[in-house]
Amino acid sequence: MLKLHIKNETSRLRAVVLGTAESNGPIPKIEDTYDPKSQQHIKAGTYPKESDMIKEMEAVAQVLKKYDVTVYRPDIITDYNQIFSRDIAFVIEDKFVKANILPDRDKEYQAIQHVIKQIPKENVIVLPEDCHIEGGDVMPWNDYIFIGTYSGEDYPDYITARTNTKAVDAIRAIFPNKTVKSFELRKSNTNPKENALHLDCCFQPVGKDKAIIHKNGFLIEEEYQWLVDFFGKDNVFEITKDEMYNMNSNIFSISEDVVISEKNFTRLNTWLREQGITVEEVPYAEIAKQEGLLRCSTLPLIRD
Ligand SMILES: NC(=[NH2+])NCCC[C@H](N)C(=O)O
Repeated sequence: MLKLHIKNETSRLRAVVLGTAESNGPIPKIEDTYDPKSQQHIKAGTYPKESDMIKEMEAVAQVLKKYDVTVYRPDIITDYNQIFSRDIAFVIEDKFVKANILPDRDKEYQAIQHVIKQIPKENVIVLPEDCHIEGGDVMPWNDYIFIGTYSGEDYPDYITARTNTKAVDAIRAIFPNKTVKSFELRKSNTNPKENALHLDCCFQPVGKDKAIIHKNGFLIEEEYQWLVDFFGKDNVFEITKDEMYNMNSNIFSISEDVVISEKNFTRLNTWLREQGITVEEVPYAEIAKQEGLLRCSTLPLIRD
């Protein structure tokens, strides 16, 4: 049996599900895409090739191996995108919560049954169907759970809005001992530079007490300010619109002092090193074209 344990985003990682780019399928039709950045690349003829994405994910697997992390991979569904494991479920404490993900992506959950089978049944939580939530929006941070959401009346018009108020309330009810703090995110179906697809596309804690953040990803300035005050101005690394677009907030922590990051994130990687953090660089620019990066493709199961 798997003894799940996740309290935050950065404690030493022991077990994780890493997505797969194998049998990712043909280039989607524009009408079948569900994020504006993929759309852009399809139109420009620069949509990533499966073989390149497989190589990028292999580089991540190698780093995880180097740090003795147990890595699970999804079963392969023919011609189906299974890169972004983060979104299909999430672990908080010893609970495994099935995310009610976009219908276009709902087969992804079935492909990790071999992992779910190893979790005691009483720890697997399935939310009511009208609670929409994706793991990219959920961040346990010790006594807090940070959740990205969109509560506008036009929620149904946004394929980029993945977590609703009902789900935030449901998480609050399941974890009464945690403070659930939600953040309204800026959504655009057409402009990736104005779209925070998930909370991890504009914010992520790193190290013991630091964070990466992009102000414009937040719809409500006070909510952005709350995070800056929570971590302290000097502990926060503000990223630009282009850095958000390139997914700089979406690196992945193996521990408080080791992260996996993209090799072209020069300004961020320099800052991380200045904070005493070891940066394991991998190439991930092809996967980034699908509006997801390293945090998005990992689903942590056990941290110290
Ligand atoms: N946790 C994340 N930010 N995941 C990114 C998922 C990207 C994927 N193209 C989607 O739209 O669903």
